[in-house]
Amino acid sequence: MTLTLAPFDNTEKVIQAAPIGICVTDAEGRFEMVNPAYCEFYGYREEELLGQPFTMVVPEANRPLLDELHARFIEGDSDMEATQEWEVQGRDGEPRNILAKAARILDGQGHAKKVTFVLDITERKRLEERLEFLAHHDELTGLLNRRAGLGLLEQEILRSRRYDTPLCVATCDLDHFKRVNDRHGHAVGDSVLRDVAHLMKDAMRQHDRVIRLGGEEFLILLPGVVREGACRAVERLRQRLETTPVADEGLSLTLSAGVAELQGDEAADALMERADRALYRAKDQGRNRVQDTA
Ligand SMILES: Nc1nc2c(ncn2[C@@H]2O[C@H](COP(=O)(O)OP(=O)(O)OP(=O)(O)O)[C@@H](O)[C@H]2O)c(=O)[nH]1
Repeated sequence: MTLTLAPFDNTEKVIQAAPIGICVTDAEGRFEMVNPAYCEFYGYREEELLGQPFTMVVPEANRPLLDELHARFIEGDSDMEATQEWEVQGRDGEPRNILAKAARILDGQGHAKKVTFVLDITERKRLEERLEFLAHHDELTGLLNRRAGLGLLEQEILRSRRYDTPLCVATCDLDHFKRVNDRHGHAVGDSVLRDVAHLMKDAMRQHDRVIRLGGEEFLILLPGVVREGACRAVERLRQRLETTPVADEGLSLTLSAGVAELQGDEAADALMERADRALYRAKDQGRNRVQDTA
C-alpha cells in the first residue's frame, strides 16, 4: 500500500496525533523528538526530555545494557529492531512495561538516528502475572493451591529418594470451623483462614511448604525431617494457634493434624492417605491434637 502525504508533508501531524509514544534518539542516545503520547506516558514535559539520554526512563540497573544496545543498533546493518518488552519508569518512579519497536532512519546529513514506538502494556503484564500467580496459588490465603502443592510433593519425594533424606507430610484441619461461619458469617470465616495461613507460614521453617488443600484443610511438607521432628514442629504450630486470637474478632481456633513420614517406595497418594488416617484419629480423639502414623 502506498501512503501519499503530498502535496504537504503531514508527517509531523501524524506523529503528534499518534496514540502511541514515539521518540527519536540521536547516535548518543539523546532524545531529539518526543511526541505528546510519549510525554504523557512517562509524565514529563517535552522540554524536560529533549537533549537528555533516553536511559532516564529505564531502571538504573538496565541503563548500561540499553546504552550498548542503542549504540549497536545505530552502528549495525539492520534497519529494524525486533519488538521487545522492557521495564521502564516515568517521573513517578512506578515500574511500567512497554513493547518497543524501533527503526533506523537517516537525517538530511546522512546521520543515523533511531525512532522508537512505545506501546504501554503495563495492565496486560499485571493481568498475566496475576493469572500466573492464581494458577499456582489460592486467592484467599496466597498459599500454594492443591494442584501446585501436590506437584511439589511429587518433586520432594523424588528429591528425598535421590539424596536419601527423610520427608514428612502433615495434613491439618481447623476444628469446628463451620461454627465460625455460622456464628460470625462467611467474611469473618475468610479472615480466619487468611490469618491462620499467615500464622502457619510464620510458625514453620523456611524449607517447609504450607499448602491450602481446600476449605479449612492444609498440607505441610517438611523435607529433611524425620517423623519425631515433624511432630514436634506441627505440635508447636498447634500450640501457637491455640494461644493466638485470630481475625479482628480475636477468635480462638484450634487445629487437628496427622503426620506421616515417607516410607520405602511409597507413592504420594499412599503417603497422604496415611497422614489423613492419622488426622481422622486426631479428630476422633477429641480434636486439637497432632497424631502420627506410628
Ligand atoms: N469462610 C469460608 N468458609 C469455608 C471456605 N471453604 C470451606 N469453608 C467452610 O468450612 C466448613 C467446614 O466444615 P466441616 O467440614 O464440617 O468441618 P469443621 O466444622 O471444621 O469440623 P471438624 O473438621 O470436624 O472439626 C464449611 O462450613 C465450609 O462452608 C472458605 O473459603 N471460606
